[in-house]
Formats: sequence, C-alpha cells, structure tokens
Amino acid sequence: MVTPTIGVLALQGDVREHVRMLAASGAEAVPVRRREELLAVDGLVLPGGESTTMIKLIEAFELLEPLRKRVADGMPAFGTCAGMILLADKIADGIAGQETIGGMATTVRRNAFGRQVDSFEGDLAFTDGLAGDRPFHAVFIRAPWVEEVRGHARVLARVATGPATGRIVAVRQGHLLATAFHPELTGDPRVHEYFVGIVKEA
Ligand SMILES: NC(=O)CC[C@H](N)C(=O)O
Repeated sequence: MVTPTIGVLALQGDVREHVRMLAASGAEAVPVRRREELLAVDGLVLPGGESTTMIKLIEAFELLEPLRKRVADGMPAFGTCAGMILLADKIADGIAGQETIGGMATTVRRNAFGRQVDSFEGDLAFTDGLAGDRPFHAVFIRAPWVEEVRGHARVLARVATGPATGRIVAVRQGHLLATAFHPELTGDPRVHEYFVGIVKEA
C-alpha cells in the first residue's frame, strides 16, 4: 500500500491535530464517525480528549462492537492519552463500569500524574528505533500512565526525570500503539511516521 488511509475517530477530542500530522507523515487522513467510515480505513487513531465522554459517544454512535471487532481482526490502531485509555484492557481507577474498546494487554491509570503536575512536558528516549538518536519532546495533559503491561505488550518509553521517573508512557503490542502524551501537538512527526509504518506493514 503506497498511501494508507488512516481514520481519526472524530467524536470528541483533538481530531484536527492528528489529521494534520498524519497527512504530514505519508497517510491520507480522514475523520471517522460512522461504521461505514470505520470499515473503510486501513488504520485508526483514537485521539486525546476525555475517555469517559468518548466511550459514551462511541456507544451512542453504535461503534463499540465494530471498533472491538476491527481491532481484534488486526486493524492497526494508535491511541493518544484518552485514546490510550480506550485501547487498554483494564483501567486501574476507572469510574465504576467504565468500558473500553480494549485489545492491549495493559492496565492504565487515569489522571495518574496528579493535580499538581496536571500538565507538563519532558524529553523521552524511545526504544525500538522509533525516535532515532534524538529524544522525543512529549506533552502530557492530565495524562494517564500505564501501570502494567502483560503478554505481548512492549514498553517503548518511560518517564526519564522527576517524581514519575520510570512510569510507562508508550507501549506497542503488534498492530496497536499507545502513548500517554500528545505527539500530535509538538510538530515532531516521528511517532505518527512510526504508526504509518505499522499500517503499511499490516
Ligand atoms: N489529554 C487527555 O486525553 C486526557 C485524558 C483524560 N484525563 C481521560 O481520562 O480521559
């Protein structure tokens, strides 16, 4: 596939920023709101926003089962922040009964960095050659972290400084990718390019 078509789930959250980054990373980017649109894409980005709101909208738009099925059937998906929560099999502190799409063998903790450090920025060193030799400047906004990875989920990056040092903030499991931060906000296309590569391989 020369130019993959990658959808951005467009029910809530920072959709436009992802569309722009995907377009700059060698993909055709399209918003996805309906089942037929979901079925037509080669991969999907789940943006940041508010995971409790997003899952309600996903249910209201009757997308939960179609999303679960496409993810289970191998469609590459990339979740950022709230999107990372949506891809996790478990939420450590979710409001009672908060559903996820699931698929990644991870447990995430919402708003994990706490109130004082609500939002912050920092440089990350990635494994897996994702970022070459240069650190990736990451923006965290009321971010979750990954409390635990199981099975085939692999850690790609951890927080490098401060009280949260060592916390897992990027994970890959085969065709699934998740970051606790917002790579769509900093103008550095490396994480999006990496995801476009996963979609091309799939
Ligand atoms: N920037 C974000 O996506 C924040 C995620 C939000 N705290 C949630 O739990 O859904």
